[in-house]
Amino acid sequence: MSSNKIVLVGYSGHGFVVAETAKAGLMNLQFYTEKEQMTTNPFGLTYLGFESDASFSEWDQSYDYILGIGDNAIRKKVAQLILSKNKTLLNAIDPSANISEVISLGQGNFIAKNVVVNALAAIGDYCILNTGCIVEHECRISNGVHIAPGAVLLGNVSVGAQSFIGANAVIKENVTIGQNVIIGAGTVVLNDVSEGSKIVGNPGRAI
Ligand SMILES: CC(=O)SCCNC(=O)CCNC(=O)[C@H](O)C(C)(C)COP(=O)(O)OP(=O)(O)OC[C@H]1O[C@@H](n2cnc3c(N)ncnc32)[C@H](O)[C@@H]1OP(=O)(O)O
Repeated sequence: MSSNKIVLVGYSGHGFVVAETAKAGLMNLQFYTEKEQMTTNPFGLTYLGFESDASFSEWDQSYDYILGIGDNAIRKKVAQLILSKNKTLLNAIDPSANISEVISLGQGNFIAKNVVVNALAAIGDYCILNTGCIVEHECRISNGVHIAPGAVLLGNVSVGAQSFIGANAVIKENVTIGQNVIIGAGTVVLNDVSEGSKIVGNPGRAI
């Protein structure tokens, strides 16, 4: 792994959790970017400015980046900005996560405490696998997806780009979820879900 110093992009709620994982994983996390300097700085990081400002002056430094942004759309935009600057987007993976050795994993992902990812799952770029979620065998998770805490994706589930799976949702095996879908907290999804839908309840219904 590169020994470059690491910048956390986004340092509030979700960013704090990512920072803790980075520290626990012995990543060389030193800096953060935000619109403004934070008054709360639990991990003693140094403020670099706002990466999305044209005046941001750190792109020439040999820093690598991790993403601390919870919102799917903003996270995608910032990830693409960082990649356009030819910088490296690292995965932040908590040491407590239990990840099969035979998965594929892109870049810029966050894998939180106590996540399980089983054999032959495929995870794209800049996803969040949040606290304690389970991604079963052969699941396919596209770019920019957020799997919220405690959600369970059973075997061979597919989740389209930028979709959000709410806390403690259960997605039945072999289900395909389209792009830009929102699945509510605690929802049980039994059937395929088309692009752009919002689904809640047990059994899941569109709202
Ligand atoms: C670390 C972290 O914190 S990560 C964040 C994790 N967060 C979550 O998992 C929360 C996910 N969000 C939800 O579940 C939300 O309720 C959403 C996005 C599904 C819906 O939000 P909104 O679009 O604002 O819907 P709204 O609150 O207006 O509810 C619309 C209807 O759906 C129902 N509904 C909303 N959410 C749910 C749900 N999760 N389960 C069952 N029914 C629901 C409401 O009761 C309401 O029903 P009604 O029309 O019969 O009164």
